[in-house]
Amino acid sequence: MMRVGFTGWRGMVGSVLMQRMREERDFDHIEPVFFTTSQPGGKGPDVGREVPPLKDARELAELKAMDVIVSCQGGDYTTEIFPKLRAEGWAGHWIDAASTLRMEKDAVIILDPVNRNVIDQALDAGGKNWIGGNCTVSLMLMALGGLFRENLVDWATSMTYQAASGAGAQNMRELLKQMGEVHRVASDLLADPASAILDIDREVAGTLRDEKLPTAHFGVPLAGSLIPWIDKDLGNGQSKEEWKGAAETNKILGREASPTPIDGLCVRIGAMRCHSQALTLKLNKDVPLDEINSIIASANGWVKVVPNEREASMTQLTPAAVTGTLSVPVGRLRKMSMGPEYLSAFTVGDQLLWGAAEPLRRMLRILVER
Ligand SMILES: NC(=O)C1=CN([C@@H]2O[C@H](COP(=O)(O)OP(=O)(O)OC[C@H]3O[C@@H](n4cnc5c(N)ncnc54)[C@H](OP(=O)(O)O)[C@@H]3O)[C@@H](O)[C@H]2O)C=CC1
Ligand SMILES: N[C@@H](CC(=O)OP(=O)(O)O)C(=O)O
Repeated sequence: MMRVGFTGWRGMVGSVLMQRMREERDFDHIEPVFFTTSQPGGKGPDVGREVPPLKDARELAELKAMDVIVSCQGGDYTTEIFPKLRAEGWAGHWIDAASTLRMEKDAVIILDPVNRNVIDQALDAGGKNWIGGNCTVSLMLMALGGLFRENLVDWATSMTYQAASGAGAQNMRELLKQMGEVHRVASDLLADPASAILDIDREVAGTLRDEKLPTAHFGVPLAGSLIPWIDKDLGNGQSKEEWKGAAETNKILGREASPTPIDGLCVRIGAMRCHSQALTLKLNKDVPLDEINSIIASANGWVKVVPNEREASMTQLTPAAVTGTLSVPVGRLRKMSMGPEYLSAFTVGDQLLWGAAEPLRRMLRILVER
């Protein structure tokens, strides 16, 4: 059995990974060893059998004994540990949730329902570095991969509605604290059916602008508002999250030599863990809508085409409907008024599942079954 080391397993992405691995009985097929940066000697997670005490995630000798290391520890850890391990000649497989190594030449961005061919080619060529993609990109490709597979996309633009979880666990907590505060200041007025809505609104607006509102993690209010910038400022008007759209999509698809233009605008909204995105796709020909629906629906086992109707969209195409599931609904599919090649689409996905943990879990399974 492969010895598989896990670091970052108790974080947000790591916990979702553990949960999915338990559900799929992945631990039956490996010998798991759990590492920590903070509690060596402590107790590992419940995986349905005895596991050794936690090992020190900075102890290279222990790490080097692993056939595979799965890291959900974060980019700083990868930057610190990965080069040392390779420099010492460790030739095991490195599976990582952090973005650090994604664009490296010898790394594959893993999303096997979309790019199993790219993964297999790299495996045949002796590839060892397997990196999970950006959540927004992975979710877009899980939804619309069929159109890319059929080479129908001239260009695409994506306007995102990204959940708090993408910024981390503390940010999810802060969003809820802000929501609580907003409700608290309005609660007396809300309880009185005769109160004026503009009085309620004034209280809420005052609280959102009050420096006492908890904003240590987001920097600004998110509850009752939104944040039209995610990740670093690249200095050219584009955020790093927006840059990843084209860079990572084309790398995932193995099309870096003739990339498809993809760009958009990434926005944080007050959802908990589901990212949504509205896309405009310019197709390279006029494909009938029913054909488009079946190309999209047949691309993988998780994408689900939602009829472009009010009731279906309101009930099936929302973070509330999708959260905690592997389903990737895509709807609002219609030809736009600009012409028959212009397609609109809206998709939602859980950014901790397909957006983070699930591609890592499946890559480990690919290695185990090879
Ligand atoms: N958040 C997201 O949506 C996504 C994140 N990623 C990447 O995954 C990596 C991990 O992200 P994420 O899971 O959000 O990170 P977390 O901050 O939730 O967890 C990372 C590590 O922090 C340590 N830690 C310290 N305090 C706590 C605590 N109170 N509860 C749990 N863990 C704690 C743990 O390590 P230890 O046990 O060693 O102390 C833990 O494994 C990052 O590189 C990120 O870029 C990728 C895709 C999406
Ligand atoms: N940046 C994403 C989350 C994330 O972790 O992305 P990446 O893995 O590309 O750093 C978001 O904020 O929603």
